[in-house]
Amino acid sequence: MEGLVSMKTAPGISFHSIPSPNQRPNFFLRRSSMDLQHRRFHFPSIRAQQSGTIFPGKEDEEDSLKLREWEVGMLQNEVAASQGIRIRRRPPSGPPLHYVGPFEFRLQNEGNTPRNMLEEIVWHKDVEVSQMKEKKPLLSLKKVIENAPPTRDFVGSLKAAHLRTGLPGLIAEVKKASPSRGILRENFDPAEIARAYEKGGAACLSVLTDEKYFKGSFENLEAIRNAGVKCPLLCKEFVIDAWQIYYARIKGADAILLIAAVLPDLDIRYMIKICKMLGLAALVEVHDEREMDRVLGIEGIELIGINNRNLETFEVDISNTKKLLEGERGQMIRKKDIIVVGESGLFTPDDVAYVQEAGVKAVLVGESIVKQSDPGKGISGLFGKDISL
Ligand SMILES: O=P(O)(O)OC[C@@H](O)[C@@H](O)c1c[nH]c2ccccc12
Repeated sequence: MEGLVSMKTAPGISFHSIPSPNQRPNFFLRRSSMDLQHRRFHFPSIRAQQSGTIFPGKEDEEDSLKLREWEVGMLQNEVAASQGIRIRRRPPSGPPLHYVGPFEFRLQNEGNTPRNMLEEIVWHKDVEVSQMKEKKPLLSLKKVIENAPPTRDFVGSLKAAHLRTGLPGLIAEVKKASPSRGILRENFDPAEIARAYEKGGAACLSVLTDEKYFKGSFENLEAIRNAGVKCPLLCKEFVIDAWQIYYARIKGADAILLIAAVLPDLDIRYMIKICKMLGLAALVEVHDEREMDRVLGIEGIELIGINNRNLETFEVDISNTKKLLEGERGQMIRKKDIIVVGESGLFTPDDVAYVQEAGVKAVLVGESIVKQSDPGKGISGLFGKDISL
């Protein structure tokens, strides 16, 4: 009875120990919906028994919806694990409490805490997105998109900057804080920073929209979009649900980020199709060989970001960019004409030269430029020369 803390059973019904999905994941995951229907047919809920009926009411339907959501979440974890993704999309927990038919049981809170910061962010995002979706259903977003202004060419702008300067095109990040570095800039006016970046020669801008961990917001994205800057904008968000892509589009994004450490291949494929439909570019982020190989197997990818920061451990190592571009991987990238973006931990002209030598045609930089009193001048410092027109 490990994992089972308390239980009550309806009189006359015995049952076997229910292991927590954490201990024996497949026990729950392999159950088909037929099994579940069978269980519900034989074990009407206590509520139903008390009210003298076995016909499902509205609450039963809600329960059933909750159960489906839980099952989908568990299935997503399983698919992800099979692709070497360590990030679990949802906390492993038992099925919703109403779902135990005549039993009431509670599972110990074992393993229900996130294993690292990325996992914590993703679990929090899952709750946040379901709340936002309730307020703004997809259909209403689609209506707004019908009348939205066109997107700007994110990839084209990076290519043009690279051609113009001979240096990697810069995606300059509007970032107030991060879990690993704390507050980067106290006096934070997103529109002002964006204008300074554009003036300093940035090809594109990246705007953090996560509130809890990065102190960003969709208001910042909108404010920058409305501030008259022409640079295409990347919505820097932890995307776990296609709904977020539509939302980013109406808030003024021209590109979104997809993190391979979080998303299984099928999600990436599907989300890339949605991006194409909405006129958005997708920056697909990898941080190790396995993720790079997965992403290289997906059709239609134009932009790959190599993150030098491991989002699970926060360790930064710019030689990661070089390592992932060596040999056959580099060849394949050139053959497919994919633009690689070197991301994180770039501070000096030597750092930029090092990743350019490794094969990147663009860089994504936050900390080193956002911290400067004039972030535009920060760009000249980063490249060792003025790259504005
Ligand atoms: O501030 P830096 O070290 O220059 O890094 C910028 C950018 O690469 C980093 O913010 C980043 C890369 N991938 C992410 C995913 C989520 C949040 C943030 C990021």
